[in-house]
Amino acid sequence: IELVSQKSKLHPKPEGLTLQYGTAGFRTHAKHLDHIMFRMGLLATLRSKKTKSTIGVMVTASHNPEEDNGVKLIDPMGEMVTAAWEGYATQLANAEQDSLLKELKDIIKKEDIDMSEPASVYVGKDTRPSSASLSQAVLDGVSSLGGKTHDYGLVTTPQLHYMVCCCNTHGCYGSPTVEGYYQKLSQAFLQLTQNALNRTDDQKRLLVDGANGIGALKMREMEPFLRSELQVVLSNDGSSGKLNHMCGADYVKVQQKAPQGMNMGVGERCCSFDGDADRIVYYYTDSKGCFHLLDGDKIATLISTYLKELLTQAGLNLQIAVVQTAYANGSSTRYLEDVMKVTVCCTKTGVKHLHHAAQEYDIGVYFEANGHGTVSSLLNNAILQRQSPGKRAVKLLESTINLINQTVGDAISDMLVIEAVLAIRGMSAQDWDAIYTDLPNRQLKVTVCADRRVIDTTDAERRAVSPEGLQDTIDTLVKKYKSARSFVRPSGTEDVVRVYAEADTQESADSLAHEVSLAVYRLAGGIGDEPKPLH
Ligand SMILES: CC(=O)N[C@H]1[C@@H](OP(=O)(O)O)O[C@H](CO)[C@@H](O)[C@@H]1O
Ligand SMILES: [Mg+2]
Repeated sequence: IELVSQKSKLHPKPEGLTLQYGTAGFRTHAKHLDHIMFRMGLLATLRSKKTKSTIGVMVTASHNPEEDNGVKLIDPMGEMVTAAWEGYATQLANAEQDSLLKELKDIIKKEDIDMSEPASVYVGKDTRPSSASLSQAVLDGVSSLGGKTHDYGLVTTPQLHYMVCCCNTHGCYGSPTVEGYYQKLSQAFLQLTQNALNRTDDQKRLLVDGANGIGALKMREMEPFLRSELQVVLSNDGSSGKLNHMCGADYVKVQQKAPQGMNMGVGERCCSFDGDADRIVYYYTDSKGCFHLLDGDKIATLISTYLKELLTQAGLNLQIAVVQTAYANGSSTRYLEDVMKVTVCCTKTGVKHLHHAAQEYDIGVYFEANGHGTVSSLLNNAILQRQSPGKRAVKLLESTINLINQTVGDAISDMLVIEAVLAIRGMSAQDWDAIYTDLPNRQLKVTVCADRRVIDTTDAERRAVSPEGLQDTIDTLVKKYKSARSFVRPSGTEDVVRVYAEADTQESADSLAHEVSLAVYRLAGGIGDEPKPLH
């Protein structure tokens, strides 16, 4: 503890700065983060002592601009850190320099941590220029409390989650090396694609937008392991462009257009990673030059339909569910419930909520509409071995489960699962897109002058309970349109209120979104000019 007091002076907190551990950790301009990193090194060490396990610390700001950075903590099974410790993270991050030790001791006492326990922390970072010195600050924090570190250097966020899980399950999940990750995933992928006969080189070709980030680097490393069964054409590989600038999964989803720097042929399958490669979206352009997005909802539909079929063929009576948020396109929900007869459940925004809900089912497929998600499953080799192990469906299930990174959404793993499913089913991007047709939709933002949390919601954020009259107004507006739905909620990562609307035509969705924005502006105290119609 005495060493902490000395070392922390090398990572001073700027006075007056307060930050919150948000939906996905701390995130802001990199210049404000040195003390946060040191302190998260301290907290991870405490968490490690408390859980008697290895903890992960990932330095990244995902899809944010290159100047930003951030940090996420990873719990023993590779999941995001538990809510109570998010609170400690905020407490420690905002302690003034002279009360840091006091806050630290407070956490030790509250959690009854035995400081003589050893500690082990895995650290990783993305490709941002600021990540090198910031991850050094994390390592400093850990060593000043006597913890052991393993610095993985440049890795994707989901790779670090995987390492932590491998370490704490003593190799049951795989070996905790980047090489081990490539081997496990590529082996499963090659086994699966053996079931897809007569694939042409065209079918094996996939255009990948690496967002000029870590995903591009890791895709290059992994390529040889895939033995040309997947032929990746990589763009935005970081050699010239700026991270996330005019590219990446978030850009493509929000702008509903292709990233810059990608040479897309008609009908060719394309995908974009985000800045730390935990999100993915697919897309293609048709012969008329129209852009078609295959987002998280389409991914969840493809994967859950495939898994459901395999379970039936394997004779396994397991419950499968899809977990979505309010942002899921209404068509996807209807298709899953009415046509596929799959249980669908809706949670609040933020992957940790989806992850927990998914764990309630034997197999839970969860994706946010923006492409962040994965599958959690109770299926293991023991269960599968009891089902005539030679059966094709059982083998496919086994390889599929091995291909999925169950700890967290993983662009590379999701991509390989999708590629394998499309290959096995002989489907093109167009076939996949045709499973159901998205309802036209629009997302808008409104800035309000007071705390944006004047908007309080219920029913997995689908209904507003305050300010008074807002929900009634939304209900009245929605009734004016066909197949319409709309909701509002305060963002957990930006200082805005988000508005979502969908309806039978793009004009209606745009007009409904605009009318609801106006209602928010008027009833929740918007600042600046009134929202203008989109057309
Ligand atoms: C509508 C939307 O895409 N919201 C995103 C965004 O959260 P907000 O709370 O909406 O700002 O960032 C989260 C973290 O990356 C992600 O989990 C979530 O899906
Ligand atoms: Mg991300």
